[in-house]
Amino acid sequence: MDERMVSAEEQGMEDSLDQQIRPHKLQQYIGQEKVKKNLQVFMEAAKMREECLDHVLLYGPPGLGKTTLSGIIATEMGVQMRTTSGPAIERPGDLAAILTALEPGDVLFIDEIHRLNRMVEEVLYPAMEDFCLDIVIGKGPTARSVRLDLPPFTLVGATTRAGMLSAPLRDRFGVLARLEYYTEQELSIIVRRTAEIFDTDIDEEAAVEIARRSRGTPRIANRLLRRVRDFAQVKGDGTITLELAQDSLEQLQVDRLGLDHIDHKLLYGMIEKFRGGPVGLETISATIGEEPDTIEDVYEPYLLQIGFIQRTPRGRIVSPACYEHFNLEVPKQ
Ligand SMILES: Nc1ncnc2c1ncn2[C@@H]1O[C@H](COP(=O)(O)OP(=O)(O)OP(=O)(O)O)[C@@H](O)[C@H]1O
Ligand SMILES: [Mg+2]
Repeated sequence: MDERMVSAEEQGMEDSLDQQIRPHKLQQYIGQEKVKKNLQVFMEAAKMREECLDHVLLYGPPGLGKTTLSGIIATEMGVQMRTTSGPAIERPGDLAAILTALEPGDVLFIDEIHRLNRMVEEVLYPAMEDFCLDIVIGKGPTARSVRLDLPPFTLVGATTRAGMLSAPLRDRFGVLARLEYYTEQELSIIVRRTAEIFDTDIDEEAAVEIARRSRGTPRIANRLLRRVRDFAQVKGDGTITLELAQDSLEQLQVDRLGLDHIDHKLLYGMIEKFRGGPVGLETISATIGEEPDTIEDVYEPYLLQIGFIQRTPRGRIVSPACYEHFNLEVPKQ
Protein backbone atom coordinates (compact mmCIF):
# COMPACT_ATOMS: atom_id res chain seq x y z
CA MET A 1 0.00 0.00 0.00
CA ASP A 2 1.35 3.44 -0.78
CA GLU A 3 1.73 5.96 2.03
CA ARG A 4 -1.28 8.22 2.18
CA MET A 5 -1.11 11.70 3.66
CA VAL A 6 -4.35 10.91 5.46
CA SER A 7 -3.56 7.42 6.70
CA ALA A 8 -4.21 7.03 10.43
CA GLU A 9 -1.38 4.50 10.71
CA GLU A 10 2.07 5.48 11.85
CA GLN A 11 4.51 6.10 8.99
CA GLY A 12 8.27 6.22 8.52
CA MET A 13 10.01 8.30 11.14
CA GLU A 14 6.86 9.42 12.91
CA ASP A 15 7.60 7.37 15.98
CA SER A 16 10.73 9.34 16.80
CA LEU A 17 9.04 12.62 15.88
CA ASP A 18 6.25 11.70 18.28
CA GLN A 19 8.63 11.72 21.23
CA GLN A 20 8.85 15.45 20.87
CA ILE A 21 5.14 16.21 20.58
CA ARG A 22 3.50 13.59 22.78
CA PRO A 23 1.79 15.05 25.82
CA HIS A 24 3.13 13.61 29.09
CA LYS A 25 0.50 14.83 31.54
CA LEU A 26 -3.21 14.19 31.59
CA GLN A 27 -3.78 17.92 31.56
CA GLN A 28 -2.01 18.29 28.20
CA TYR A 29 -4.02 15.46 26.69
CA ILE A 30 -6.76 17.18 24.69
CA GLY A 31 -10.30 15.77 24.43
CA GLN A 32 -11.51 12.28 25.43
CA GLU A 33 -13.07 14.01 28.43
CA LYS A 34 -15.03 11.03 29.73
CA VAL A 35 -12.05 8.70 29.62
CA LYS A 36 -9.83 11.31 31.26
CA LYS A 37 -12.28 12.04 34.08
CA ASN A 38 -12.65 8.36 34.92
CA LEU A 39 -8.95 7.65 34.77
CA GLN A 40 -8.24 10.61 36.99
CA VAL A 41 -10.53 9.22 39.69
CA PHE A 42 -9.19 5.68 39.40
CA MET A 43 -5.58 6.86 39.51
CA GLU A 44 -6.18 9.08 42.51
CA ALA A 45 -7.96 6.29 44.37
CA ALA A 46 -5.18 3.83 43.61
CA LYS A 47 -2.58 6.32 44.85
CA MET A 48 -4.52 6.93 48.06
CA ARG A 49 -4.62 3.19 48.70
CA GLU A 50 -0.97 2.91 47.69
CA GLU A 51 -1.89 0.26 45.18
CA CYS A 52 -1.22 0.13 41.49
CA LEU A 53 -3.93 1.08 39.07
CA ASP A 54 -6.27 -1.65 37.85
CA HIS A 55 -5.53 -3.05 34.37
CA VAL A 56 -6.70 -0.75 31.59
CA LEU A 57 -7.85 -1.66 28.08
CA LEU A 58 -7.71 1.19 25.58
CA TYR A 59 -9.51 0.59 22.33
CA GLY A 60 -10.41 2.60 19.27
CA PRO A 61 -9.23 3.41 15.73
CA PRO A 62 -5.52 4.01 15.01
CA GLY A 63 -3.90 7.35 15.71
CA LEU A 64 -6.30 8.51 18.45
CA GLY A 65 -3.77 8.47 21.28
CA LYS A 66 -3.67 5.04 22.92
CA THR A 67 0.11 4.83 23.21
CA THR A 68 0.18 8.43 24.38
CA LEU A 69 -2.42 7.82 27.08
CA SER A 70 -0.59 4.77 28.36
CA GLY A 71 2.56 6.87 28.78
CA ILE A 72 0.53 9.48 30.63
CA ILE A 73 -0.84 6.86 33.02
CA ALA A 74 2.71 5.82 33.88
CA THR A 75 3.87 9.42 34.36
CA GLU A 76 0.86 10.33 36.50
CA MET A 77 1.32 7.22 38.64
CA GLY A 78 5.01 8.01 38.96
CA VAL A 79 6.17 4.70 37.51
CA GLN A 80 8.01 3.39 34.47
CA MET A 81 6.34 2.17 31.31
CA ARG A 82 7.61 -0.98 29.59
CA THR A 83 6.41 -1.35 26.04
CA THR A 84 5.82 -4.44 23.97
CA SER A 85 3.23 -5.73 21.53
CA GLY A 86 1.06 -8.78 20.94
CA PRO A 87 3.00 -10.10 17.93
CA ALA A 88 6.38 -9.48 19.64
CA ILE A 89 5.61 -11.94 22.46
CA GLU A 90 5.94 -15.24 20.66
CA ARG A 91 6.37 -17.75 23.46
CA PRO A 92 5.22 -17.93 27.10
CA GLY A 93 8.88 -17.63 28.09
CA ASP A 94 9.09 -14.22 26.36
CA LEU A 95 6.23 -12.96 28.48
CA ALA A 96 7.70 -14.49 31.65
CA ALA A 97 10.96 -12.65 30.99
CA ILE A 98 9.14 -9.33 30.61
CA LEU A 99 6.97 -9.83 33.68
CA THR A 100 9.79 -10.87 36.01
CA ALA A 101 11.81 -7.82 35.00
CA LEU A 102 9.08 -5.37 36.07
CA GLU A 103 9.54 -3.07 39.04
CA PRO A 104 6.67 -2.86 41.54
CA GLY A 105 3.90 -0.61 40.20
CA ASP A 106 5.22 -0.46 36.63
CA VAL A 107 2.93 -0.02 33.64
CA LEU A 108 3.30 -2.79 31.09
CA PHE A 109 1.99 -1.54 27.76
CA ILE A 110 1.00 -4.25 25.30
CA ASP A 111 0.09 -2.77 21.93
CA GLU A 112 -2.06 -4.77 19.51
CA ILE A 113 -3.03 -7.00 22.39
CA HIS A 114 -5.62 -8.79 20.24
CA ARG A 115 -2.69 -10.46 18.47
CA LEU A 116 -1.37 -12.36 21.50
CA ASN A 117 -1.37 -16.08 20.92
CA ARG A 118 -3.36 -18.47 23.07
CA MET A 119 -0.43 -19.96 24.94
CA VAL A 120 0.89 -16.58 25.92
CA GLU A 121 -2.59 -15.45 26.96
CA GLU A 122 -2.86 -18.39 29.36
CA VAL A 123 0.28 -17.18 31.16
CA LEU A 124 -1.10 -13.67 31.29
CA TYR A 125 -4.30 -14.61 33.15
CA PRO A 126 -2.78 -15.52 36.56
CA ALA A 127 -0.29 -12.69 36.13
CA MET A 128 -3.11 -10.18 35.77
CA GLU A 129 -5.31 -11.70 38.41
CA ASP A 130 -2.94 -12.75 41.20
CA PHE A 131 0.41 -11.29 40.12
CA CYS A 132 1.98 -14.69 39.78
CA LEU A 133 3.38 -17.01 37.15
CA ASP A 134 2.79 -20.74 36.92
CA ILE A 135 5.85 -22.28 35.39
CA VAL A 136 6.57 -25.90 34.65
CA ILE A 137 10.01 -27.18 35.61
CA GLY A 138 11.40 -30.35 34.10
CA LYS A 139 9.87 -32.70 31.57
CA GLY A 140 7.82 -35.89 31.55
CA PRO A 141 6.85 -37.66 34.79
CA THR A 142 9.15 -35.56 36.99
CA ALA A 143 7.79 -32.27 35.70
CA ARG A 144 6.28 -30.08 38.37
CA SER A 145 4.60 -26.74 38.40
CA VAL A 146 5.86 -23.88 40.54
CA ARG A 147 4.24 -20.58 41.37
CA LEU A 148 6.37 -17.53 41.07
CA ASP A 149 5.33 -14.23 42.62
CA LEU A 150 5.49 -11.15 40.44
CA PRO A 151 5.68 -7.51 41.46
CA PRO A 152 2.24 -5.89 41.25
CA PHE A 153 1.88 -4.03 37.96
CA THR A 154 -0.69 -2.35 35.73
CA LEU A 155 -1.28 -3.86 32.35
CA VAL A 156 -2.36 -1.34 29.75
CA GLY A 157 -3.56 -3.11 26.64
CA ALA A 158 -4.26 -1.29 23.40
CA THR A 159 -6.23 -2.53 20.44
CA THR A 160 -7.93 -1.20 17.35
CA ARG A 161 -10.10 -4.30 17.39
CA ALA A 162 -11.76 -4.87 20.75
CA GLY A 163 -14.05 -7.41 19.12
CA MET A 164 -11.12 -9.69 18.40
CA LEU A 165 -10.10 -9.94 22.06
CA SER A 166 -10.98 -13.22 23.75
CA ALA A 167 -13.66 -12.90 26.43
CA PRO A 168 -11.47 -14.23 29.29
CA LEU A 169 -8.80 -11.66 28.48
CA ARG A 170 -11.26 -8.80 28.16
CA ASP A 171 -12.88 -9.72 31.49
CA ARG A 172 -9.59 -9.32 33.32
CA PHE A 173 -9.39 -5.61 32.64
CA GLY A 174 -10.92 -3.45 35.37
CA VAL A 175 -11.04 -0.33 33.23
CA LEU A 176 -12.28 -0.34 29.65
CA ALA A 177 -11.78 2.93 27.82
CA ARG A 178 -12.96 3.55 24.31
CA LEU A 179 -11.28 6.42 22.48
CA GLU A 180 -13.46 8.46 20.15
CA TYR A 181 -12.70 10.52 17.06
CA TYR A 182 -11.81 14.11 17.99
CA THR A 183 -13.86 17.17 17.17
CA GLU A 184 -12.56 19.86 14.86
CA GLN A 185 -12.13 22.17 17.82
CA GLU A 186 -10.11 19.64 19.83
CA LEU A 187 -7.91 18.92 16.83
CA SER A 188 -7.27 22.60 16.26
CA ILE A 189 -6.03 22.89 19.85
CA ILE A 190 -3.73 19.91 19.25
CA VAL A 191 -2.44 21.54 16.04
CA ARG A 192 -1.69 24.80 17.82
CA ARG A 193 0.01 22.99 20.68
CA THR A 194 2.24 21.05 18.27
CA ALA A 195 3.01 24.24 16.30
CA GLU A 196 4.14 25.85 19.51
CA ILE A 197 6.50 22.96 20.21
CA PHE A 198 7.85 23.38 16.66
CA ASP A 199 8.23 27.11 17.28
CA THR A 200 6.04 27.80 14.26
CA ASP A 201 3.56 30.67 14.03
CA ILE A 202 0.11 29.59 12.95
CA ASP A 203 -3.07 31.62 12.57
CA GLU A 204 -6.10 30.33 14.38
CA GLU A 205 -8.13 29.82 11.17
CA ALA A 206 -5.23 27.92 9.66
CA ALA A 207 -5.21 25.55 12.64
CA VAL A 208 -8.95 25.01 12.18
CA GLU A 209 -8.42 24.35 8.48
CA ILE A 210 -5.82 21.65 9.18
CA ALA A 211 -8.07 20.19 11.91
CA ARG A 212 -11.03 19.98 9.53
CA ARG A 213 -9.03 17.89 7.08
CA SER A 214 -7.59 15.53 9.68
CA ARG A 215 -10.35 12.92 9.85
CA GLY A 216 -10.88 13.26 13.57
CA THR A 217 -7.37 11.88 14.16
CA PRO A 218 -4.50 13.63 15.98
CA ARG A 219 -1.83 11.63 14.16
CA ILE A 220 -3.12 12.93 10.81
CA ALA A 221 -3.44 16.48 12.19
CA ASN A 222 0.19 16.48 13.31
CA ARG A 223 1.35 15.02 9.99
CA LEU A 224 -0.55 17.61 7.94
CA LEU A 225 0.85 20.34 10.16
CA ARG A 226 4.42 19.14 9.51
CA ARG A 227 3.91 19.19 5.75
CA VAL A 228 2.15 22.56 5.75
CA ARG A 229 5.00 23.95 7.84
CA ASP A 230 7.40 22.87 5.07
CA PHE A 231 5.37 24.89 2.57
CA ALA A 232 5.33 27.87 4.92
CA GLN A 233 9.09 27.75 5.22
CA VAL A 234 9.83 27.36 1.52
CA LYS A 235 6.98 29.28 -0.12
CA GLY A 236 6.16 31.80 2.60
CA ASP A 237 7.86 33.51 5.49
CA GLY A 238 7.43 30.62 7.91
CA THR A 239 4.05 31.70 9.28
CA ILE A 240 1.13 29.39 8.57
CA THR A 241 -1.74 31.54 7.39
CA LEU A 242 -5.16 30.32 6.31
CA GLU A 243 -4.36 30.88 2.65
CA LEU A 244 -1.05 29.09 2.89
CA ALA A 245 -2.67 26.15 4.70
CA GLN A 246 -5.40 25.90 2.05
CA ASP A 247 -2.96 26.09 -0.84
CA SER A 248 -0.58 23.53 0.61
CA LEU A 249 -3.33 21.07 1.49
CA GLU A 250 -4.66 21.48 -2.03
CA GLN A 251 -1.19 20.72 -3.30
CA LEU A 252 -1.04 17.66 -1.05
CA GLN A 253 -4.39 16.55 -2.50
CA VAL A 254 -6.20 16.51 0.80
CA ASP A 255 -9.63 18.00 0.25
CA ARG A 256 -11.86 20.10 2.55
CA LEU A 257 -13.00 17.02 4.48
CA GLY A 258 -9.68 15.22 4.50
CA LEU A 259 -10.48 13.00 1.53
CA ASP A 260 -7.63 12.11 -0.81
CA HIS A 261 -7.28 10.56 -4.27
CA ILE A 262 -8.05 7.08 -2.97
CA ASP A 263 -11.31 8.16 -1.37
CA HIS A 264 -12.15 10.00 -4.58
CA LYS A 265 -11.40 6.94 -6.67
CA LEU A 266 -13.63 4.79 -4.48
CA LEU A 267 -16.53 7.23 -4.35
CA TYR A 268 -16.36 8.23 -8.03
CA GLY A 269 -16.18 4.54 -8.96
CA MET A 270 -19.41 3.89 -7.09
CA ILE A 271 -21.08 6.99 -8.50
CA GLU A 272 -20.06 6.66 -12.13
CA LYS A 273 -20.27 2.90 -12.61
CA PHE A 274 -23.15 2.05 -10.29
CA ARG A 275 -25.15 5.28 -9.97
CA GLY A 276 -24.22 5.35 -6.28
CA GLY A 277 -25.17 1.75 -5.51
CA PRO A 278 -26.24 -0.45 -3.87
CA VAL A 279 -23.11 -2.28 -4.87
CA GLY A 280 -21.34 -5.20 -3.22
CA LEU A 281 -17.86 -5.05 -1.71
CA GLU A 282 -16.46 -7.60 -4.18
CA THR A 283 -17.73 -5.57 -7.10
CA ILE A 284 -16.23 -2.34 -5.76
CA SER A 285 -12.98 -4.20 -5.22
CA ALA A 286 -12.89 -5.42 -8.83
CA THR A 287 -13.79 -1.98 -10.16
CA ILE A 288 -11.10 0.02 -8.38
CA GLY A 289 -8.52 -2.75 -8.18
CA GLU A 290 -8.10 -2.86 -4.39
CA GLU A 291 -8.44 -5.83 -2.02
CA PRO A 292 -11.85 -6.15 -0.34
CA ASP A 293 -10.17 -6.34 3.10
CA THR A 294 -8.24 -3.14 2.46
CA ILE A 295 -11.39 -1.37 1.39
CA GLU A 296 -13.26 -2.55 4.45
CA ASP A 297 -10.53 -1.97 7.06
CA VAL A 298 -8.70 1.05 5.71
CA TYR A 299 -10.71 3.04 3.16
CA GLU A 300 -14.27 2.67 4.34
CA PRO A 301 -14.29 3.47 8.08
CA TYR A 302 -13.88 7.21 7.68
CA LEU A 303 -16.36 7.36 4.79
CA LEU A 304 -18.88 5.51 6.94
CA GLN A 305 -18.05 7.78 9.89
CA ILE A 306 -18.86 10.96 7.93
CA GLY A 307 -21.90 9.29 6.38
CA PHE A 308 -20.71 9.38 2.76
CA ILE A 309 -21.20 5.64 2.43
CA GLN A 310 -23.91 3.58 4.04
CA ARG A 311 -24.05 -0.17 4.36
CA THR A 312 -27.34 -1.81 3.45
CA PRO A 313 -28.25 -5.49 3.16
CA ARG A 314 -28.06 -5.09 -0.63
CA GLY A 315 -24.63 -3.45 -0.64
CA ARG A 316 -22.96 -0.09 -0.19
CA ILE A 317 -24.68 3.11 -1.22
CA VAL A 318 -23.34 6.63 -1.67
CA SER A 319 -25.28 9.19 0.38
CA PRO A 320 -26.71 12.50 -0.91
CA ALA A 321 -24.18 14.35 1.33
CA CYS A 322 -21.39 12.85 -0.72
CA TYR A 323 -22.95 14.00 -4.00
CA GLU A 324 -23.24 17.48 -2.54
CA HIS A 325 -19.59 17.48 -1.47
CA PHE A 326 -18.58 16.79 -5.08
CA ASN A 327 -21.16 19.25 -6.46
CA LEU A 328 -22.95 16.44 -8.25
CA GLU A 329 -26.65 15.99 -8.73
CA VAL A 330 -28.21 13.20 -6.67
CA PRO A 331 -29.61 10.62 -9.14
CA LYS A 332 -33.38 10.06 -9.12
CA GLN A 333 -34.57 6.64 -7.94
N1 LIG B 1 -5.35 13.74 23.16
C1 LIG B 1 -4.25 14.14 22.52
N2 LIG B 1 -3.75 15.36 22.70
C2 LIG B 1 -2.65 15.75 22.03
N3 LIG B 1 -1.97 14.99 21.15
C3 LIG B 1 -2.42 13.74 20.94
C4 LIG B 1 -3.56 13.26 21.62
N4 LIG B 1 -3.78 12.00 21.21
C5 LIG B 1 -2.82 11.72 20.34
N5 LIG B 1 -1.99 12.75 20.15
C6 LIG B 1 -0.86 12.78 19.21
O1 LIG B 1 -1.22 11.97 18.10
C7 LIG B 1 -0.18 11.11 17.71
C8 LIG B 1 -0.66 9.67 17.69
O2 LIG B 1 -0.94 9.24 18.99
P1 LIG B 1 -0.64 7.74 19.46
O3 LIG B 1 0.64 7.27 18.88
O4 LIG B 1 -0.78 7.73 20.93
O5 LIG B 1 -1.84 6.98 18.79
P2 LIG B 1 -2.30 5.46 18.95
O6 LIG B 1 -3.75 5.47 19.33
O7 LIG B 1 -1.35 4.75 19.83
O8 LIG B 1 -2.20 4.92 17.48
P3 LIG B 1 -1.98 3.40 16.99
O9 LIG B 1 -3.31 2.74 17.12
O10 LIG B 1 -1.57 3.57 15.55
O11 LIG B 1 -0.91 2.80 17.85
C9 LIG B 1 0.97 11.38 18.65
O12 LIG B 1 1.87 12.22 17.98
C10 LIG B 1 0.38 12.16 19.81
O13 LIG B 1 1.27 13.14 20.23
MG1 LIG C 1 0.12 3.32 19.29
